[in-house]
Amino acid sequence: MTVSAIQIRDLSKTFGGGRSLLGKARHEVRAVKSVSLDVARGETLAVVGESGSGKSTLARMLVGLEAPTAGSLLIGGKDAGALRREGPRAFGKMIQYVFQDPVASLNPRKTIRDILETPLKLLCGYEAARRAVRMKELLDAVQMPEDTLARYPHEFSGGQAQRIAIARVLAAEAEIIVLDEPVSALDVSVQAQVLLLLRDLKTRFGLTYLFISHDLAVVEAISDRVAVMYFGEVVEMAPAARLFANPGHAYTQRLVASAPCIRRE
Ligand SMILES: Nc1ncnc2c1ncn2[C@@H]1O[C@H](COP(=O)(O)OP(=O)(O)OP(=O)(O)O)[C@@H](O)[C@H]1O
Repeated sequence: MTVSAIQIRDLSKTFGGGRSLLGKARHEVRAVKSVSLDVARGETLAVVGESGSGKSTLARMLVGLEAPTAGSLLIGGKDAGALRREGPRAFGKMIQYVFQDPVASLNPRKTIRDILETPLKLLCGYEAARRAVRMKELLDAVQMPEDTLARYPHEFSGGQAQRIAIARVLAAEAEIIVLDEPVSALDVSVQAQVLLLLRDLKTRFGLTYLFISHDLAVVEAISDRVAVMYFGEVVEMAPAARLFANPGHAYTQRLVASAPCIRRE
């Protein structure tokens, strides 16, 4: 049996609850409620839903930025918590995360050379000559020139910075990439270029994407399957073409109807 890239079972996250130091009841938010889903190797699964539906919390649990309240999470068939306890190297080589705001995700005090070199050194253990070759290959893969290396993040546009952030993620040589609204901070024309790049990289390097977005046009352009989140629950999951042509859940129907740019077959 093939092992899924990601296997999520009954995963939940509740924020708040309990009592404050002064004994006042704290407001409880059930951000993710018993979500179960699999992402196959080489697949792009998009998670869509309106603001507050729990998409980012789900993504953040996958990469260890939030601890689940309940449920299990396997990455490449291994328990995510156990993988993290093996250390940042074991975890970082399995799964990587692309943030929404590319410029903010790159350390402003470091050159792009420093930014790309860190994972090549710490996660891959490459020596200097190999790192130099890899950095050129990575910039080439994201279609950025070599002189990028000597420059700082603020010198780039949002689209260029997102390409650099993607190069940094590729440097880890992880097969699974969680992308949290990776194009929503970019202009529409730049969005299309970055989506094309992501599709090309996925095919070239055999990557698996879990792609978070609130934008159905973006999701239609990139995903194989779509999971729809509504108030912390996955209410529908289907191949992208089928979901857009024939949405089943009432919430999905509203979502698709309110996105005029979706091609309906
Ligand atoms: N650290 C936190 N503490 C308390 N509540 C939180 C925290 N993070 C998220 N939430 C709440 O959990 C719910 C889900 O938020 P989440 O950011 O996962 O949704 P989302 O679908 O990604 O929305 P958006 O696209 O606006 O980020 C929201 O009600 C949010 O206010």
